[in-house]
Amino acid sequence: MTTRTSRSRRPGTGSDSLEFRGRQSFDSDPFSHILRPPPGETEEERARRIHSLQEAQRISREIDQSILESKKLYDQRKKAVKILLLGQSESGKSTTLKNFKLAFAPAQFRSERAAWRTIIQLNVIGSVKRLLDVLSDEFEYSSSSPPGSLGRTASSQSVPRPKVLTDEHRRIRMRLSPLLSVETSLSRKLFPDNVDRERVPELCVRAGGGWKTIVERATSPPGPSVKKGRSHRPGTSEGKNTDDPTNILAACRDDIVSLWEDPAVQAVLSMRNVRLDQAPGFFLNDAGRIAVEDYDPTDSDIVRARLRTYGVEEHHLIMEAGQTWYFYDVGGSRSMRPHWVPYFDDVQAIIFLAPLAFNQVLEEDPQVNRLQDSIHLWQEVCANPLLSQSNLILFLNKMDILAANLNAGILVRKYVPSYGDAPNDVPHVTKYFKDKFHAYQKRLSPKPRPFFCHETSVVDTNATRAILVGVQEGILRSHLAKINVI
Ligand SMILES: Nc1nc2c(ncn2[C@@H]2O[C@H](COP(=O)(O)OP(=O)(O)OP(=O)(O)O)[C@@H](O)[C@H]2O)c(=O)[nH]1
Ligand SMILES: [Mg+2]
Repeated sequence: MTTRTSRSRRPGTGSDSLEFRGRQSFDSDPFSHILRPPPGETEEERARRIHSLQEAQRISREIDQSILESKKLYDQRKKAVKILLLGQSESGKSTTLKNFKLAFAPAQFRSERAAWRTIIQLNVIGSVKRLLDVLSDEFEYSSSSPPGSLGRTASSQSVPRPKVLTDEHRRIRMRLSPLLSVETSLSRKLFPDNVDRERVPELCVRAGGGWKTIVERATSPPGPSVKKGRSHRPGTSEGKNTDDPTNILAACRDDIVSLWEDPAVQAVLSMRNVRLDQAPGFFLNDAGRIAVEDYDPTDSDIVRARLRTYGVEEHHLIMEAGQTWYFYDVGGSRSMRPHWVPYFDDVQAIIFLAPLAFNQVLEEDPQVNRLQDSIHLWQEVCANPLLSQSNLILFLNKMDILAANLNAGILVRKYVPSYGDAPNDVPHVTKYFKDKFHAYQKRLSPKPRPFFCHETSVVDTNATRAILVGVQEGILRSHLAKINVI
């Protein structure tokens, strides 16, 4: 500093201030000082200095480039279509997203096939586990009855019933037990770190695409360094990762099929009022096709696979037309809902999934009717000022299950007394609840907006594709209108 000051003063020239201003143009450039070679610099020092300068320039260019790219990405995202999928847990949000992928980004959908294969296998094992739990309860119950006596139902201790399970069922149960250990080991790797496995009985994974890599790593054969010099013997677990359920599942295939198809087992399920076929991720009717070594999932299998969403997942789909659409798929259980709010900003459309599950209760709170919970959630979404600019698209989902329930004679008025004596069929029941949703939207929206509603069964990929094409066009048109392109 001293040197610079003394050098900057030229004796005999005009005022200091003028001279200072003149020097400022040179000295105020911080680089000129840094770049100036130090006095007495050797050749070697000079080379080192120039090299580090070049390195600094390279890093600086890289930083500029990355800022530019982040800005581009930000602008791209700002202009892109953003869709939020909302609804209670198991309402069909992730399934709808898979349908979007299948319809508009099929290559991306199919690139995830290997990871979904493992999830489907885990879904099969999950159903077997639930089935074995029911059978264990039944064994325990019947063994507590006096020998040769009739058993009693779990729900009503006073109603006797015959013992239906035999020693062969016990043997099958033993033979199926290896399935449970492979499931425990694999799902432990997939579960988010902060989730208590005991409290979340269903398979769930870390948010983001990371789980697919974990699945692939956990189930792919050991690398050449591990298996060096050894060849894989087909039909053995050699050459397979021990976390890959394929071999064990294939070995258990016949037992799974015969257990599921056994009339005695079906009788126990029906006596205990257990509807495994209505549970998410149900594949036992397809176990014979899935529990084989060369199982390759169909598109429909992938769409039906169940994987609970934990947190909020961002997915971006490169649509066939080349635009990027962002989807936010949220976990729908009550504890997840506070995490939704940060994603409410700047979304073009909300697809709200509401199954007309009038006769079901929430898993996380069995005191609460599912349909009632959906209606409350809808009211909150309609009234939320942060969402007042977004289009709301209602999917009355799981229409296939509604039809099955009504066909089975389950009366809506038993669960929803206000339904009264109106006909207990799909058109009347649907219209009744659709009108309710419409009325709440009209009443609660901060400003008027159109009511879009579709009746869906999003496990039916063909029917869903036709609906999504219309939805996609509508969203795009409204988005383009908003950014003044049309
Ligand atoms: N039968 C039938 N099953 C459906 C339908 N829609 C979804 N499912 C099944 O219901 C289960 C739950 O669907 P998901 O899409 O995972 O539900 P979600 O809303 O993402 O649930 P969370 O991630 O827990 O919030 C899956 O096993 C689906 O296959 C439908 O329309 N009909
Ligand atoms: Mg989900």
